[in-house]
Parts: sequence; structure tokens; C-alpha cells
Amino acid sequence: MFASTIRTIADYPKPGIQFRDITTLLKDRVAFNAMVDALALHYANVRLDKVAAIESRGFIIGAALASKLELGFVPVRKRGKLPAETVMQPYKLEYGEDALEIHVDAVTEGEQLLLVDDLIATGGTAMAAMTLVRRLGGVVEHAAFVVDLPALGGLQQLQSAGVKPFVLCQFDGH
Ligand SMILES: O=P(O)(O)OC[C@H]1O[C@H](OP(=O)(O)OP(=O)(O)O)[C@H](O)[C@@H]1O
Ligand SMILES: Nc1ncnc2[nH]cnc12
Repeated sequence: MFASTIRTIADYPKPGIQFRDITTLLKDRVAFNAMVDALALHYANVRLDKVAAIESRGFIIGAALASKLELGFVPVRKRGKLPAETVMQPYKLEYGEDALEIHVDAVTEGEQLLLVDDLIATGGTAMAAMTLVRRLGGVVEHAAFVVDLPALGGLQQLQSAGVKPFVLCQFDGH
């Protein structure tokens, strides 16, 4: 159901990448609300303190889900965007390199955080975000994504780090 609402753009942002564009899901009120509801239902009985979501597309999903679950929201941002003291974690992308940051006071020791992003490909971004939360003493046992690209192996990376992933749809290829 969700996959059919997501548009694919060939060769964006680089030749060979099949870009999975969630804006077509987001603009559809039925699909958007069903997506938030499906994620919220999955975590309804899981003990969580906060949602940590990854800039920028992850913010859209993570903020809506945090509100639905009545949890606080922690932004994990690209380097140089957060104003207070941060910790930083570099990572590799399917199409480049970057670094993520989180405010050092965003997480309290022992808090349970749900990691949220729109899409997992290689898992580099999600692993960097998980590492940041754990460096601050937070516990990351769960991660949610709208889209998984199984050919790129991101879910296995998270699983091997002790995180249980939940995804709403998968696409073959890169
Ligand atoms: O599993 P990975 O290989 O690390 O790739 C997944 C990441 O790539 C995309 O973000 P992007 O860096 O393109 O940023 P954006 O959300 O700001 O568009 C996507 O939203 C994930 O965060
Ligand atoms: N193929 C893809 N489509 C959309 N976002 C991505 N992030 C990493 N790979 C992606």
C-alpha cells in the first residue's frame, strides 16, 4: 500500500541511483495518516521516552510520530546546524559523505529512544545517529523507517548492533 504512493526518480542525485521520493506519499492525506498510524500502532506498547529523527526527511516522519505517541522529539542534524554544544559522528552515504550532530543535553542517561528516518539504504546514517544517542547514554533498541532498500544491507547493520528495525515497505535495487 505505501510503496505504490512513493515515486521513483531515475539517476537522481547521481547516475545509477533510483531515488525513492516520499513527497508523493506525504501529499496524500490518506497515505500520510495511514503511515503515521501504522508506525504508532507498532510502538503502542513499547516503552519509549523520546523519538530521535534524522535531518531532513526523517524530521517529517519523526515529528508526526512523536506527537502521535505523545513523546518528546530530538533532532539529529547535519553538521553545523545545531546551536548549542553537540557531539559529532561522521558517516558515509550511498552518494557521498557527511557528519551528524546531536545536542549533548538532548538525551538523559538511560532514556529509551526510538530512531526514525524516512529511508534506510546502506545504514550508515542510521548507525551514526544510533552511535550519537548511545554516546550520550541513551538506549536505542528500536528504529523505524518508511522505506528499506534491502540490496544495500542497512537493516542487517542495525540488527548486528542490537537494534530491532521496523519498515513499512521495501524496494529492490539501489
Ligand atoms: O542508509 P543510508 O545509506 O545512510 O542512506 C539513508 C539516508 O539518506 C537519505 O538522507 P539524505 O542524506 O539524502 O538527506 P535528506 O533527508 O536531507 O534528503 C535518507 O533520508 C536517509 O537519511
Ligand atoms: N535511493 C534512495 N532514494 C531516496 N533516498 C535515499 N537515500 C539513500 N539512498 C536513497
